[in-house]
Amino acid sequence: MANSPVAVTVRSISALSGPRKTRMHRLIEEEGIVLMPGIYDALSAAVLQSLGFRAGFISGYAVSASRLGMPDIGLLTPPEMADAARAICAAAPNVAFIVDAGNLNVSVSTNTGGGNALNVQRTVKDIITTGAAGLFLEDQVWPKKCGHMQGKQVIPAEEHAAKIAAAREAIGDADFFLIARTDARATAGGLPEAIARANLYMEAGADACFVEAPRSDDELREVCKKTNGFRAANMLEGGFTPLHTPKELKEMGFHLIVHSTTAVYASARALIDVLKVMKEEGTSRDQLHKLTTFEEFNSLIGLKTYNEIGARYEKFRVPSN
Ligand SMILES: C[C@@](O)(CC(=O)O)C(=O)O
Ligand SMILES: [Mg+2]
Repeated sequence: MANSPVAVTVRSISALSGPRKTRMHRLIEEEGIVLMPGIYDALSAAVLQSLGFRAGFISGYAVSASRLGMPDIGLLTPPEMADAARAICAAAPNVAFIVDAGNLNVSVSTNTGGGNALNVQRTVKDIITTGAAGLFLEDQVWPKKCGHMQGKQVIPAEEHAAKIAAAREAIGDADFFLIARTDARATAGGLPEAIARANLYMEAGADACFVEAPRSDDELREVCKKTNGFRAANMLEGGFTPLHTPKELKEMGFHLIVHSTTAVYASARALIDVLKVMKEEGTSRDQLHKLTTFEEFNSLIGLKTYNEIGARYEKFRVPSN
């Protein structure tokens, strides 16, 4: 890679932009490993913030499910994801969110027609305006799939490296963190190919790499041993990768943890259980212990603050006759 066209482009971009220390770099420095539950709308973001999480992940899987009621197979569109990210960042301004731009049609191979480096740059600039702290870009052929589903394919490594370089250029000096994801573990090249790609994408200007769906603890350790820079892991319940605590993942050598499905699965479970009983009994009377209270919910979404601000201006209102 040292003298490849991608490397030359990346070096000229890095020379323009100086040393980087974003919000996410500082969080990694302070916390050692950053836990990012996957959320999907303003309410789930408000819950995250109320519990004191400092970072979160806007999951394509979960947004596709909550917004469209559709599976994570490339059906969510770029404006839908950007719109979700904007509402989420506004609802939880204390949380640093990483947006899953895997769903933003940016990894379209030129072989299959469609997106190029300019599309990547447009996506990056658009996501920066949502208030997010960073994004994931992945190397799947479009239409992409959830990383824990069968039948994935990846675009050529150099093509994706060039897109990472284009993303890096679009970020410039913005406080924005770029995570390069590879889905190559699922292809014929297996883990060695995924590790080589992660390192290539790091050289192309990513701040962190994410090898999607390692299949064992040995593979998780191998990723940490052989990739450079910051590393992300995805703890998807029911997926290929064994589940671990932050302490265990930190010991292996990871810096960022995404829990893409926990919140959306918890919500679905709660809704199924409560509404099933309601269907049978026609009332919520005996299930109140499973719900938030009226006060708790109103407080979660900031009613008191809105009322206080409203009251300050109430005196200026001209009564209607
Ligand atoms: C992380 C993920 O992309 C799911 C996956 O592909 O594993 C998401 O959308 O949450
Ligand atoms: Mg995704």
